[in-house]
Amino acid sequence: MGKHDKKSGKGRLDKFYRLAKEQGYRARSAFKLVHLNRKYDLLSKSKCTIDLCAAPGGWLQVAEKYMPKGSLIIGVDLVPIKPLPHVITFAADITTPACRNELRQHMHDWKADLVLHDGAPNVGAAWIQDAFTQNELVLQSLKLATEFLIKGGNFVTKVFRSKDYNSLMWVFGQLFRSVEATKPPSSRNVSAEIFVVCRDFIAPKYIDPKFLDPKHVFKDLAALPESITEETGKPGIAATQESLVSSANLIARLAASNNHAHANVYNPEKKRRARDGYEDGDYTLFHKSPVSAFIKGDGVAILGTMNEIVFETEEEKEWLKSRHTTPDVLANFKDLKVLGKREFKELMKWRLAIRLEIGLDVKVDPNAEATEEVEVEPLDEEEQITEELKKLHEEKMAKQKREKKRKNEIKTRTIQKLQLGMSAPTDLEMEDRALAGEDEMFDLGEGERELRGRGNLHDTILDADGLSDEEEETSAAPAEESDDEVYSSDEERELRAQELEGELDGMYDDYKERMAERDAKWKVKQQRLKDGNYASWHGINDGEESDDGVDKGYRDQMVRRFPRRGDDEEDEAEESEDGGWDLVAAQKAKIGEEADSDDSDEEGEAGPSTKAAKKKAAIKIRPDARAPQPKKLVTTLAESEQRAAMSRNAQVWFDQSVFKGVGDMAALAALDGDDESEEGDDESGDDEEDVEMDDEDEDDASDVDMDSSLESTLDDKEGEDDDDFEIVPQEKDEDPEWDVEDENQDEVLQQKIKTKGLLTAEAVSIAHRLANRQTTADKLIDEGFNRLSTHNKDGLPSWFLDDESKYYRPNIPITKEAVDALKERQRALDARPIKKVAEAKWRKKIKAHQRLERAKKRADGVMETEDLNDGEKARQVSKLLNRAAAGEKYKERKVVVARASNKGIQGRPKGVKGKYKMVDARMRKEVRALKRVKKAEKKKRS
Ligand SMILES: C[S@@+](CC[C@H](N)C(=O)[O-])C[C@H]1O[C@@H](n2cnc3c(N)ncnc32)[C@H](O)[C@@H]1O
Repeated sequence: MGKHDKKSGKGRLDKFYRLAKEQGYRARSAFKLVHLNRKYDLLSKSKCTIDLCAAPGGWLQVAEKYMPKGSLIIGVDLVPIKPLPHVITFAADITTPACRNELRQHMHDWKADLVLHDGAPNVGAAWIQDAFTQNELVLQSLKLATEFLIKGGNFVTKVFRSKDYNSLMWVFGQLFRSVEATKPPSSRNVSAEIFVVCRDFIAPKYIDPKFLDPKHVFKDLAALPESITEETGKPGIAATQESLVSSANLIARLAASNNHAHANVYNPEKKRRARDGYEDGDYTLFHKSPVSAFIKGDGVAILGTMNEIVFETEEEKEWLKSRHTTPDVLANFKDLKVLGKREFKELMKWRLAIRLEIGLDVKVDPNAEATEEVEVEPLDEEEQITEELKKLHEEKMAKQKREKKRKNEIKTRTIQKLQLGMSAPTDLEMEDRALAGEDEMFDLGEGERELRGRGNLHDTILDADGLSDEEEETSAAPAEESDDEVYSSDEERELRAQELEGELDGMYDDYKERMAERDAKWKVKQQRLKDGNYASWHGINDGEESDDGVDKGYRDQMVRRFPRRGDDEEDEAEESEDGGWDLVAAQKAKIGEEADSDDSDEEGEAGPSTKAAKKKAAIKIRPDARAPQPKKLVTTLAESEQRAAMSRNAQVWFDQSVFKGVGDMAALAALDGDDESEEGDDESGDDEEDVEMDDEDEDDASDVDMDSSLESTLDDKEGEDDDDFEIVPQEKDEDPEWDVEDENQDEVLQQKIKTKGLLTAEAVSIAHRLANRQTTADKLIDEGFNRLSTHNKDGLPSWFLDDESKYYRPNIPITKEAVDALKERQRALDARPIKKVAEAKWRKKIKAHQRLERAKKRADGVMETEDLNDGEKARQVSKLLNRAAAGEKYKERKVVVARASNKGIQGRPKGVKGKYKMVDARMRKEVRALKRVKKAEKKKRS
């Protein structure tokens, strides 16, 4: 046996072995008494205990521990017992009168409350344990017990279950009122020992010696085969050989209990001994079997019943030379009782190998056997088809199962991620792949296969809520990829990539749809987000005019920047949801202040640090070219035609919003690379100078319009350049991000800027900088050029672009002056009366004028009257004019609530003079409700 450790193999180092060591007991058997005492409470009541066969003294230790202090404890054994405190020990054979005498000496006239007997005859190293000797020992101990026990005392003895067990029990029953056989937990299951606890000794005055005579108690001992009784007396080789001869008979008898043996071999852990005692004629506990019996006979029965298998004969010794006879096999044969299932199997394998060697068994080719045995009838066509279909169906089912399993795994991860708020489809996709252990994340084929395998993410996310428990139960089928494909060529990979992109786009569209369904404001928010990114740069918010004639976009912008008390709370909430734009603006205003102070410093000192600061501020001015189609300030040329002349990169470059309106110049620059020659007599030949000149022209304008200045500059150039090159028409770019679809839109916006001025702090800041010559149009153009602005968006997925527009926002610095200017404008707007009030005032004026006209006419009539003298005429005219100037007095209409005495009456209510109106409480509520509804509808429309 491979792990052949004598101690652990036999299970000696078990729990009780360790416990005994820990607690200082001399033998693990001490726990047997501990358990018996726990069950029957034997020791606490005993003042005098005799332990027969007590070495090495474990039980004595327990007795000393649990018995009352000062109790008399005597231990006797064949072998001397090391001294123990409070315990008397001596060495003697308990079957001898000498032992009895010595006991008497130690007992004086005392009687024992308890007699213990844990004796086991140990006859030499041959391990032959004779049951008869054991039972004889038991009877001997009983004899001593009857001699020394007090009436009512207890006797505990160990017996081995055998044929004589019942006889013993009968004898015990005659002497004790209570006799119980028990096996304490510390007694190993493999041991045939059992403990009999005899309580309440009757203490008869006379006991027939036959009761305690083994010859009488175990009557049929005489019938025992002679050889067995002789065997005990003749240990050694001769005895062993006789034993081997008789083992054939024994095996035959044991074979009767073959099932039990089989259970012993193949379920050694579960084996339970049938404690039916010794087999007839077999009174030994240790059995040997020749190996030939094991090989030629019932191997299992031998393994289950024997203790050892030996190689004795010449033939058997030959088998020792076999290559199958390993040291492990030999070690296992030495002690079969300690073997486990694995070792038994090994031995059975060895048996088979030897049987093959000696020709007892013939190796049979299993395939040949199968072909011989199985008659294969050819399938007809229909059956073949059915078979094929069945196979296909099974394959399909297996594949579905695999897919479902993978889906479920992903679903679980998705749910976790959703719970963690990691709901962005990109995140999920990437991490799912990583979790799935896909090393080659960018292997398109792999990704495609994975997608196919698990269905798309959209489905997965839906499944996260929709799968039933039943569906979740999946088989543990291996996740093989049956449809592994290798994409050989780059083209194929490209195609796959496109397909994947398409799928992702589709998923993203679904995601957007779901978001829109879930949140009605989502679309609006998205749109506002997009617009917001550009409004600030372009200086205008597209919107209808409100009642008071103010552009709504502008008003929104101002409300966002400078919120007033009473502004709609909802709006504020929305703004904060959108990322706290006003906060950003406030921050920017702060930065603007700092930048401004830098600027002012710069004017004074123009030191290197301030220059750096200026540069830094200037660098920040960059349009977000990555976001969706910006609204341009000016578009004057047929850009599609110009684009034809440009390379793709040039188109991308000049499609930046900052170039709008400078298309021809840009085109020239791109094509000719020499605009200086076009400048003709211009001394400086510097663009910057040109722009500055233009800026000067614009200085007087109330609103500084950078683009219009550029436009005028470029319009001039256009005139010059038109003849120099021909623009080749090109197909319209299909990408709306980069295409100007509605040229009029720009003109409309331009018009708006002209009438209403620049409406964002960013645009005003840029305008201020241009006006103050802190920057030039060219510089702005340069600053607008960056990695992102020229990045080719062709083929980029919409979810990516959306993400970019969401998180990448242009950071255009604003100045304090710009913010102040806008604030001032806002204040002026706030101070302006609203339209209705102005109209009412106007109506009032007109009415007053009309009254005056009427009064004048009447005054003329008065003057023409001849009957009146001059004084009277003057008085009447003055009266008319005064009345006209005073106007009609507003006659207040009294509101009478129709309740109490006024309820249900017809005609004028009592005590009411002048104009009146009957109302009731309901009416007031209804009128107010109507007003509310109207207001809400109006708001919705806006
Ligand atoms: C299992 S041991 C007893 C262990 C003991 N109960 C303890 O806890 O340490 C059995 C003992 O019986 C003893 N024995 C066997 N035959 C005996 C006899 N005829 N007289 C005295 N002792 C005997 C053996 O020497 C052996 O020490």
